[in-house]
Amino acid sequence: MFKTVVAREYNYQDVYLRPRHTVVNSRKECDTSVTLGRHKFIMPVYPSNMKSVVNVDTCEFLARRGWFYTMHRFNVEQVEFVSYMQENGLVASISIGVNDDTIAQLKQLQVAGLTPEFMTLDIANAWCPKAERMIKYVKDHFESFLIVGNIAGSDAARDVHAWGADAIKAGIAGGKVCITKNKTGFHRPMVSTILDCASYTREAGVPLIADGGIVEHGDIAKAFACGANLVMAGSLFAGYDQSAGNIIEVTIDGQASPRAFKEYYGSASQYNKGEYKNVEGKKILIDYRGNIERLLNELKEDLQSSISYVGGTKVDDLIHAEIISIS
Ligand SMILES: NC(=O)C1=CN([C@@H]2O[C@H](COP(=O)(O)OP(=O)(O)OC[C@H]3O[C@@H](n4cnc5c(N)ncnc54)[C@H](OP(=O)(O)O)[C@@H]3O)[C@@H](O)[C@H]2O)C=CC1
Ligand SMILES: Nc1nc2c(ncn2[C@@H]2O[C@H](COP(=O)(O)O)[C@@H](O)[C@H]2O)c(=O)[nH]1
Repeated sequence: MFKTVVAREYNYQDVYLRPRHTVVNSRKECDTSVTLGRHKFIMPVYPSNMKSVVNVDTCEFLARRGWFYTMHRFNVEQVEFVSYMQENGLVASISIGVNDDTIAQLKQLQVAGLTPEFMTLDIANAWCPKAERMIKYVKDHFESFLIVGNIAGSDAARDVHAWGADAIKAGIAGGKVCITKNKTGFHRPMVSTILDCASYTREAGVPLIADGGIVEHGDIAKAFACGANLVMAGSLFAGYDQSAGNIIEVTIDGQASPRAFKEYYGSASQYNKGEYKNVEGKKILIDYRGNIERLLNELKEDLQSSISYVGGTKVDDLIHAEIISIS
């Protein structure tokens, strides 16, 4: 036979975690903190670096509460952003691209004597020559902790780490506003993506960030069970007052008062790009949900509960969870 289907692969919805003996007396005893580089954050989950999810206010809001964040890279004054955050005693975490405009932005940071604590190289497939060039440039010129994404397998993780990445972000074409899989045929389900990437990153001691595809809060615990160290999510965070997207009111047939939604669009959507070129994302409306504080508290409570179900006391104990396939 010329070819066969390589493997059965799994998404979050295809698996659950098998409960174990709980050792704590209260879920509050479970520690949700995570250390990335030289910094400790109160939760291992953070919003996507997308223009419809975060803006300066979102980043400041999260940083002040001890959450990790990454500013997006679209029309951002990097010098202004980094100095603003650092002057306020907050961690500066920016996103960068792979082209010469990024080199120009990085030179401006150097001239201003600024070093962001974190940089995230943001491209759809970071397993490519332009990403290699940019990783090497950043590592040659800055002390910043460099997250590189996205990739979808251990082979890519190995290369990107060898090029100089300090942490790796994984997940290709699994996002809610993604149309990459429809337009190109390429995608890898998240559970399989994480398991494969973690087979390299765990051994190498490189933090792994699982990006996209979170539908239920429990998917976050599943990501850690597969070997991720942090989770990035877009749609989960996009519906709130503190999220960056516009509020849209829609009057639905037969209803007296309009219903509120938030705009959520992909970084590779026509809306974000300003032109219909290499479009691999779409714009949707998602339910408006009010203040984000409730979500942040609930995410913490749910993760503490997950840690208790695995019989652990900290996030990394979730790696001991047995993963059950239900499909
Ligand atoms: N996580 C995911 O699954 C995906 C995420 N995205 C997001 O959308 C945004 C835009 O992403 P992206 O299109 O990667 O970046 P850009 O549009 O910013 O492209 C960056 C540069 O890389 C080149 N490039 C991009 N893709 C390829 C490719 N497949 N082969 C060769 N060169 C390439 C582009 O050249 P040229 O345009 O000439 O090809 C361009 O010069 C990012 O924020 C990204 O995270 C997009 C798709 C999937
Ligand atoms: N294929 C595309 N993926 C995109 C685009 N913009 C962002 N993204 C990725 O999606 C996640 C968020 O996913 P969600 O399921 O949590 O909503 C984000 O972090 C990016 O990795 C895009 O235009 N096309």
